[in-house]
Amino acid sequence: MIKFDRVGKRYPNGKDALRQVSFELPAGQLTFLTGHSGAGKSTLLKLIMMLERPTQGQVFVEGLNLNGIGSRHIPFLRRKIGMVHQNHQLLFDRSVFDNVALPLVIAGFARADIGKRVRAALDKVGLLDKEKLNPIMLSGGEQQRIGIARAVVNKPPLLLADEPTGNLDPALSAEIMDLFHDFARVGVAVLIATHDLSLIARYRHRLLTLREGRLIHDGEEAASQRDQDLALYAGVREDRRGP
Ligand SMILES: Nc1ncnc2c1ncn2[C@@H]1O[C@H](COP(=O)(O)OP(=O)(O)OP(=O)(O)O)[C@@H](O)[C@H]1O
Repeated sequence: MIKFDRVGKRYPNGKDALRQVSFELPAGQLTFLTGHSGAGKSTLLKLIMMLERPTQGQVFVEGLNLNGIGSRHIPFLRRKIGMVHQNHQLLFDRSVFDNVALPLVIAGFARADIGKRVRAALDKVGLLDKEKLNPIMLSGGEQQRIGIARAVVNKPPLLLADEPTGNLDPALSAEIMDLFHDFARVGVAVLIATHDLSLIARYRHRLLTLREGRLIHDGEEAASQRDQDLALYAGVREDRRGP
């Protein structure tokens, strides 16, 4: 569960990246987060991960008020959160197995336990037979699945993804979305930040839309409102593309 209660983030240079943002993500729900470049999506994810702190309001993760968490306890919070990055952030001098094992090694799990959990995660994403390979030998879609296995190996209740289908074709994007659906089905709260309008349109999930730091839309329904918001957002993208 994630809850934002009137959250604002002003960076030291005076930039208000988020203003009065409130929403709640329950367990078992898959939600898209979108908005133009600079709208505040990364800032929102950083507040959940405690890579930044809010300058107003409160963020709750699994019932914990993050304002009350000191830096010493941040690693414990991060164990509750799996993070999938667009560029995978894999270690190319290590095997697939070692990449997925990394969060467990850092958390101090016993070796036998690590083997069991890593293989379960690799099985989930269909890469069990590739554990000994170097990620460089795998396709872009497979590398993204390594990133997902690493994000979920610790069985976190929350899964955040930043442009997880950014470099993938529609068929591979659909495979990645199937995995996210599987996690949501077993109770994980999944938040996917994306610019990919076709992805958002294809899956009618709840959609949070940011514009200049404000949450201007929150819903899964209201197709007309949603389509207006998407058109608006697409318009902003066109504008930004320039001459
Ligand atoms: N560390 C920082 N210091 C100052 N301003 C920042 C900082 N990080 C982000 N910003 C500004 O805050 C605003 C929101 O940035 P953010 O990266 O959250 O947007 P975004 O929606 O993730 O954009 P993109 O889709 O391009 O990644 C932008 O105007 C950005 O320039």
